[in-house]
Amino acid sequence: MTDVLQVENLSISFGGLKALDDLSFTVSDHEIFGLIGPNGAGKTTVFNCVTQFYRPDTGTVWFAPGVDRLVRAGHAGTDRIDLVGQPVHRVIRYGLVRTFQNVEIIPELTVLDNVLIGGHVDFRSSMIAQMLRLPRARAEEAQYREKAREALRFLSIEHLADQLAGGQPYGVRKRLEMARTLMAEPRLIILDEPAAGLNESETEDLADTIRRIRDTFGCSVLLVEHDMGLVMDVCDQICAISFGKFLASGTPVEIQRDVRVHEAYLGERDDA
Ligand SMILES: Nc1ncnc2c1ncn2[C@@H]1O[C@H](COP(=O)(O)OP(=O)(O)OP(=O)(O)O)[C@@H](O)[C@H]1O
Repeated sequence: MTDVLQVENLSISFGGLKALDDLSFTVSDHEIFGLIGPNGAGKTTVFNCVTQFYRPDTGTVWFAPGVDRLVRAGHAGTDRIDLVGQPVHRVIRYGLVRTFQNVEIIPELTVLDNVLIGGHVDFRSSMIAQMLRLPRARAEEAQYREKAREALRFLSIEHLADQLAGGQPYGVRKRLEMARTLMAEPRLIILDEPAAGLNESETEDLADTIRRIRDTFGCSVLLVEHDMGLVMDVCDQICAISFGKFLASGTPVEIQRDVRVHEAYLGERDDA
């Protein structure tokens, strides 16, 4: 199995606080990979460093976007690139996309238009062609609209396409955010606490959705989640961190048995 993401020796500090300390882990192709740890362990900071919302102090974030994307980006002959220092829009273009802990939608736009935002990075017609609504730009827009509808259909919310996003229940807004990631033809989707705020049956649906995304789009998924039931059910591999440091990695069964992981979570409970 090849690797899609290799995080090596990642460190970042905020003031005096070392939020990530020499952290390394690897996500393979077509893998659902969980990153777990007690509150404040540094999970969201890992996401922010991988997607270049934060620039790490040290370390590398190797990403393998696939041969086609490497050639298009002028990296023919290599099989991976270091994302550190790359602009966020380029990271998305490489097929690394994410959702947020606090769902990020534009409430004044329709559900469909919110999904279309995820496709704009791939628009090939020039800005002028788009503004003048030249035939090529119109054809491209129609194609993207159909693709956005397909993404909504995949997540069973196509019937809401023309409604405003703002008025939708939380579960729908979360699906909408996931639909948006599908527009980027993802190689790796990062999901930040996708089960937060969902009820039990919605969480069961979510597990199924995450597997279907991986199988249908042939991508990998990197998941941060507090719902251990979901993590253990859906992940192939898990990495546990505590205080920004690597703690343990392995299959769900191995992680469940790991004394270091138990201690880290028990410590959290004692502090609460
Ligand atoms: N932009 C920032 N400025 C200052 N400190 C930050 C920043 N981002 C994160 N931190 C700190 O880094 C540490 C790790 O935070 P992070 O949000 O990554 O943890 P987490 O594991 O995602 O936590 P949770 O499970 O509660 O979401 C925390 O102590 C946090 O306060």
